[in-house]
This record gives sequence, structure tokens and C-alpha cells, in this order.
Amino acid sequence: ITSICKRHLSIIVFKGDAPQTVYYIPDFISEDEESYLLQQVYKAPKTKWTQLSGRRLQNWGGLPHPRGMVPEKIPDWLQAFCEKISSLDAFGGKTANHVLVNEYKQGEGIMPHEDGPLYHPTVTTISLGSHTLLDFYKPVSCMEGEAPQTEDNRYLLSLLVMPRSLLILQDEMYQHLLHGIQGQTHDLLTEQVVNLSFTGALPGETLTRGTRVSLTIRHVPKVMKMKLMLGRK
Ligand SMILES: O=C(O)CCC(=O)C(=O)O
Ligand SMILES: [Fe+2]
Repeated sequence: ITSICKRHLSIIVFKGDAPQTVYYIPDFISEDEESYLLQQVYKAPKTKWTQLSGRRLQNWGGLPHPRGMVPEKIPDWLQAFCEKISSLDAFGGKTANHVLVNEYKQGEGIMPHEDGPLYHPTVTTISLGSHTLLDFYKPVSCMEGEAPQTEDNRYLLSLLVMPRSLLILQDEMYQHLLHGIQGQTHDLLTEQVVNLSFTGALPGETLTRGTRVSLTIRHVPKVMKMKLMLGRK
């Protein structure tokens, strides 16, 4: 684990000789911007929400698809933040064109998963309203030998993401590992939370979760050209 400056954390995990990078940027947005974003999220029409087990979500920018995403205009209130993050060169010079809004009520979470191949290998997440613990797991195929492949023995580390922070996961860290959020109401901060010293929280502390809204901002490289689609039939 290497810190690149006092307020930014860069975690280098090695898989073979491939470094896997995480950037954690506390207070990436202000409290006013946080309230504004929450207000906009909750202003969206009811039909914009999809209820899943343990969370609900809004999809903005189009539905990623192997044959190409049919692009939809991202509303101005989100576009500004897409541009702010893209200007950090998170997406190799491209501008983010896709945003998933996830809402987790206290005690909700998301099963360990991979995000799949439809995105640029960078995922950026702004957290609103509450902290959470993002947990990382080795993929099943990584485990050789006799040991049973439980979630427990595939678990690697956690990141504490505070409200208003930006998390950037790149390359192997994003493509190779699984990530998930346990459906808990409280989080005990152990030494497995590797970015603890960058969050203002203390080891041994227990944090109570509230409702968290996350904005997962990404670049989908494969986009359909509307003209081509109409011309084709
Ligand atoms: O809420 C988060 O920070 C994670 C969301 C996530 O992993 C996803 O939507 O694929
Ligand atoms: Fe994910």
C-alpha cells in the first residue's frame, strides 16, 4: 500500500507482476453538492427506479449491450460530475457516458460480483448520504487445492468509502477481483479496512450505516450510432 500524498490513497495489489490500483479521494464533492445530487436523484420520476433485491437503481446514459449501447442524453445535473471526473483522465481521455445510481437503505447491500466487459476498465464512484464498506474477493478460479471456496476464504480486503468521497478502481483491481457490500447496519472497522487512515475514522470504531446513494460513473466504449441503426432495419 502506497500513499501518493497525504489525502489520496493509492493501493497497489500485485497479481503476478500486474499492479492493481485504487484511488480514494476524500471530500471530492462539497456538502452543498452532495445535497444537490441527492435532491436530483430523488426528483427523478418513480418509473426511473428499478427495484432489485437489497437495493434499487437508476440507469442513465443507455443500457450497455455487447453490440453497443444505444446512447441516451445524461441530464445536466449528472453530466457536470461526469466531466469533472473525466478531467482527471480516469477514462483514458474519454468522457464518462454512463451512470448507475444505487440506493441502499440501512442493512442493504450487493452480492460480490464483477461488472463485466462492457465498460472501460475503470469504475469511479461518488458516495452520498452514508459511508459503506466495499469488500473485495478473489475470484473462484483463483482458489486451487482442497480448500472449500467460501466467501470467507476468498475475502481479501475492504475499503471504507465515506460520503462525498470518490473511489477510482482501475485495471486488474476492477477486472480481476469481485466486489460487494454486505447487508449490515453497522460496520466494525478492523485492520482489513486498508484505507482507514485516509477516512478520518479510527480502528476499532463501529460506524452506523444510513441510506447510501452511490453514483457509479463509467465510460462505455461501444456505443451504437443512431444513424446506422435507423438505416439498417
Ligand atoms: O454502490 C457501490 O459503491 C457499488 C455498486 C456496484 O458495484 C455496481 O453497481 O456494480
Ligand atoms: Fe459493481
